[in-house]
Amino acid sequence: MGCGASSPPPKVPDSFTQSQQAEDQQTNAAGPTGRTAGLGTSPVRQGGLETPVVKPVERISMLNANLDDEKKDTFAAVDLDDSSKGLKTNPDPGENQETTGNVMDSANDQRDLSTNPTDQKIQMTPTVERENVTRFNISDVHFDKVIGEGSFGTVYLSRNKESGTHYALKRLEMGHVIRLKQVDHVNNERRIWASLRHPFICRLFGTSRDDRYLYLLLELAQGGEMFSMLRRERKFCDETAKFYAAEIALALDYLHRNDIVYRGLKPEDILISKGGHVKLTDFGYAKVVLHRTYTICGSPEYMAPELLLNKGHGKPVDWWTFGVLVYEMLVGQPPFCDEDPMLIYQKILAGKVYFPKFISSDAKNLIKGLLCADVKKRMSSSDIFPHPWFKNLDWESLMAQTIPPPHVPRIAHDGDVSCFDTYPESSPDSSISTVQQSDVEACFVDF
Ligand SMILES: Nc1ncnc2c1ncn2[C@@H]1O[C@H](COP(=O)(O)OP(=O)(O)OP(=O)(O)O)[C@@H](O)[C@H]1O
Repeated sequence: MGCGASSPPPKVPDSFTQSQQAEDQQTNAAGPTGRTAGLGTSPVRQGGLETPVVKPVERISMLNANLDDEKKDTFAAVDLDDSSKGLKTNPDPGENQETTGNVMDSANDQRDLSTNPTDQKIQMTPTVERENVTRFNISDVHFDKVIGEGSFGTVYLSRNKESGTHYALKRLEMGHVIRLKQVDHVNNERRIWASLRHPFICRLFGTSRDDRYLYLLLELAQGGEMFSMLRRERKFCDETAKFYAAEIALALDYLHRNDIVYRGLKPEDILISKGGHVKLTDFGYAKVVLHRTYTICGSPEYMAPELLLNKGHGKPVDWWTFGVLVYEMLVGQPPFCDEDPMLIYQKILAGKVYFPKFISSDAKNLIKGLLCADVKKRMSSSDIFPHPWFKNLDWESLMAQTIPPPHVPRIAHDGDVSCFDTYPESSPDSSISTVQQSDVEACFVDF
């Protein structure tokens, strides 16, 4: 039987449904723009089990609305049953160049990061990691305005009071992190992100904390979220989708070569740089995985079948989400979507994808190879880079960022964040309790 064969969908495990309902009641905070944090179906990572909190969202209905009846009629259902291929092996990467930068000076040194990821190996030893990211003094940073909100953090445009250099500052409330049992994940995020050096991944420059919050000082991606761009344009043309897909594929390949699974790919966390290139952010779900891991995480529309079935997952899960993303960029909505997340899961497990006629046969072949339920047959970077959809693409030039991006955002000045949604001014929240110093030391010693 080929992958994604059209047998009846397996039942989504009961335990999954129950924990989902329980957690649904815990986090139901919509952001100030009316959009729920994250995908609107943001996962809550709790107690070592990362389970999606499912909320009917603007995003899902918005995407459904994108697909008018005429387009629906031009769709053709396809069982994902071909694209068979052998299981790839990840070639051994070469040496990594660890750099230790001054946290407050390095926001604009993107060229330093442009080394070829396929030749890099990240050192994951704690000693090296500690040197990768500097502790900064939060009083040196001026908070400007909110540019993003997620399930766990608020992201501010900020600047170094002395040099004026702009950053994105992600702020996490320690009490919230402890209450939601996210301590390990937050430490994981800091540890993994600290080591990453790639042109298509936002750089983490430094960390800090005060008596209430943890802070991550990030490279500012001024072009905003790909989600906003996709919402504006409804869908991308083949060339635009190919450009972004290729940059994302390079970033994922880099992570995988360093045994990191990203696990959180979605348009909200794909940012666009001032120059128009991809910048991945949010490593809250990233994990060093040598073989398989079992925690459930991700956004419903982007969940791979092996995640839903709790079979254990690894790097292939990122290539599934990549397939969902390529489809969403080309079609304007994810391949498996519904108002009811349980129906999304059923559709994922049923494995039927509707391809509109305007999707080229090469793109269709790639998506089918990625949305392959059998992880052993699912395409990965060794199939993706030489795939016919990318046949005219010069990967080296792409890596060197010498190919003109399809959209270069209009950025008037260094602190211009007009590409982001507007959030109301937040007043200090007096209900936020300070955390015992002993707890801080026990939990967040690395910040
Ligand atoms: N480096 C950055 N530059 C500019 N904006 C950013 C940056 N990082 C994050 N943002 C904005 O902040 C939003 C929330 O950030 P992030 O996804 O890291 O928070 P989170 O709480 O971990 O979210 P999630 O609900 O996905 O777990 C992003 O969707 C984006 O709009």
